[in-house]
Parts: sequence; C-alpha cells; structure tokens
Amino acid sequence: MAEHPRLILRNFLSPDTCKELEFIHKSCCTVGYRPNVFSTTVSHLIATNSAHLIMPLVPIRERLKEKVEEHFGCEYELFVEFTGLVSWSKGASIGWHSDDNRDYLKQSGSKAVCYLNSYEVDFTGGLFHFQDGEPSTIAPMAGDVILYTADNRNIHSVSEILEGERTTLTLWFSRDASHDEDAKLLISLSDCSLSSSLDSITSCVPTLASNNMYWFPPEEASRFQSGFDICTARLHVLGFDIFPSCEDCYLSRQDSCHNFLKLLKEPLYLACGDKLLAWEFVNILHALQVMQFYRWKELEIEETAQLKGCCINVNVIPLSELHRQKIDQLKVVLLKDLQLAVTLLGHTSNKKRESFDDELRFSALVCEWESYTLKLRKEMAMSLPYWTAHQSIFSLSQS
Ligand SMILES: O=C(O)CCC(=O)C(=O)O
Ligand SMILES: [Fe+2]
Repeated sequence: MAEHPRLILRNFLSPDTCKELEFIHKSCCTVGYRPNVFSTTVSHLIATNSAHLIMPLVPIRERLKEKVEEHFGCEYELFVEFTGLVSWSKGASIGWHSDDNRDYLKQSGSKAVCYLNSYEVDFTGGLFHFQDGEPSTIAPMAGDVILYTADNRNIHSVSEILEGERTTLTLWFSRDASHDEDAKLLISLSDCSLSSSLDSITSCVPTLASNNMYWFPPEEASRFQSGFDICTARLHVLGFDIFPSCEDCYLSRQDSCHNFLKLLKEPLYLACGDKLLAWEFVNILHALQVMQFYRWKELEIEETAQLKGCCINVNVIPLSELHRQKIDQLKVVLLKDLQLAVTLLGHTSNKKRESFDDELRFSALVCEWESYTLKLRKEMAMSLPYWTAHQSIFSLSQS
C-alpha cells in the first residue's frame, strides 16, 4: 500500500443517494473544465440560489474525509479543498497523469472519486486505469469509491467515453488549511438570505448564473454558431420542450441568440408530445429541476398521486399550431446542434417521455418537489449558525 496508497470502497453510497446526486447534477450543471465534461461545483450551487442542494453532500464529504484520514493515517489533518459533481460524455477522456500536476490544485494531497452510475449500464468506455500496482483497471459502478494520493505513486488515466454520460462526485483533500473550501463557501453562504421566508417556495427557485455557463461547447458561448443550451437540451432528452409564457416574447428568427437566452430567465411553460402543461415555471432551471426530480422519484410520485389530492391546479391542454411554431422556433435557436445534444446527454438509459397528460401526477410532482426543497432549506438554515461558529461545514445529525 505504501508504494501505491489507494483504497477501493464498494457500495459506499446507496443507490438512492447516487440517484439524488445525479438529480442535483443534471438540474444544475454547467460546462466543465475539459472537453465534453459538465460540472456542478458547490460554489455554483450557492451562487444560483440552490445552496440547500449542498445538504445531501455534507454527510458524504464528512464520511469520505474520515475514510481518507483513517486509511492514509492522517486523522484530523485534512481539509476538503474542492467538492464537485462531474459528468463526462462521449468523447471525454484523460491520459496518464497524477492529480498534483495542475496549477489550480497544487496543494491537493489526495482525492476521492465516487461513481454515481455504472459502466456498461449508463455508459460505455470510461474505464479508470492505474499505471502501476493493483488494481490496474476499475470499471465504475454506482456507489463505489476510489481513494488515492494525488502524487506520482498513483498515475492514472480514464479511457474515452464511447456512449452515455459517466457521472461522479469528486473530492480533493489538502493538508493546507489555507485551501479549505469551507471558509470560502461560508463567506458566499453568509451572503445569501437563507433564513428569510423559509416557507415560501418562490424563494427557493434556482436562478441562472449571470454569465452564460450553460452553452455547449463553451468556445461558442459568445457566438452561438453551433452547439446547444445545456438546460434546453436536458429537458429535450427527457421529452419536454419549452414554451415562453409572455406573449411579447415572440421573437423573430432574426433576433440574436442573446435575446433567446434572456427568455430562459423568464417564466415559461413545458410541452410534452402534443400537450402543453398549463403551469408556469419561474425560469428554465426551475423547470429542469422539477423534471429531473421527477426522473429520480417517478415511482413514488405515481403512488402519491393516487393517494393524495392535488395541492396545485394544473390543466393539460392540447398544443395549438401557434404553440407548436413558437416551440420549434426556440428549438432551432437553442438546440442548434440537436444531434450533438442527444449524443452527449441523451443516453438510452434516459428514456424519453412521449406524453405527460396526467394532471394529478403533475400536481403530485410539484408538491413533492416543493416539500423536498423546503425540507433541505430548513435543514440548511438550522445548520448555518453552527457552521459559521465552527468555520466548518458538517452534518449536525452525525455530530
Ligand atoms: O473520473 C475519474 O474516474 C477520474 C478523473 C480524473 O482522473 C481527473 O479528473 O483527474
Ligand atoms: Fe485524475
């Protein structure tokens, strides 16, 4: 082990936790740090009014840090330097490298990679290889974790993703207190007004980042000649298209893409198949988060819909010709390269919804999403004073 300090933990995360983290990533991700990579950093969650979504990560970070300290014999010495959800799509890969050779993470001492989905189920390719020592190859399986030191005793590579989207939760640990991400995160957290209107769901709706981090590929984010908007694309592969809610938002084809992108910050409706859900979302991230939540909780929501009555009123109406035209027009602009979007984000394990015409099911979905969100928001508001006092982000229930 001294020669190649590393550890593999099987089933460290439960299948449901993996699904929850995938839900967070697929609702919030932006373009990532390498080609065909998408990422959701904790600071991005805080910056987009989704700070409460870090709550599910908190106990995992803690358990992982303990494991790394225990295994590498450095109890109470490590700080979390970076926490992020990352997915690699078709074409992404990385050759032999150690994780300490990056300018932006010089101090990184060790790393944990938690796999949130599985090789040959959700993606093909994407095998992890260590250059020396055992095990030499790891096929990612949902729930498994690899821990390794970031130095040249653990030179590794990831083979090219051939199909699908390979998703991980990645943590970097450092011995250097000045690289502790908690201190920085707590500053951003203190800036957001969490405690106000704890019961109001509108205060928990995500907001879009001000600069466009949602256009893929990032090189095209100022010109929009090719590529796609990630949020529109993720909704599309789930079977939903967007329809702007304000009548004046009818833009002509000559309008610039910037105008279309502004629309994503405005209220909108979703269409599925030949139906329009007559329920207004606050913006595209709100719509995406609710629909990704549905993917995660689909079975439970089916049951709840039958048991409980509605808490909101929603009509599902047939799409008119005018609706259809507006939807198609937006699609032409926001999904310039539809095929690329489907290839990168729409693996067959993400089955596309053909219709959504059950009003009861939709209202059950909105209720469940709201209560999940408010629960996390309350937990967060309760934890924050303790975090601030200790200058550390930790799980109250475990301590
Ligand atoms: O996702 C993995 O398995 C490891 C990725 C990696 O090596 C890196 O991002 O440096
Ligand atoms: Fe690496």
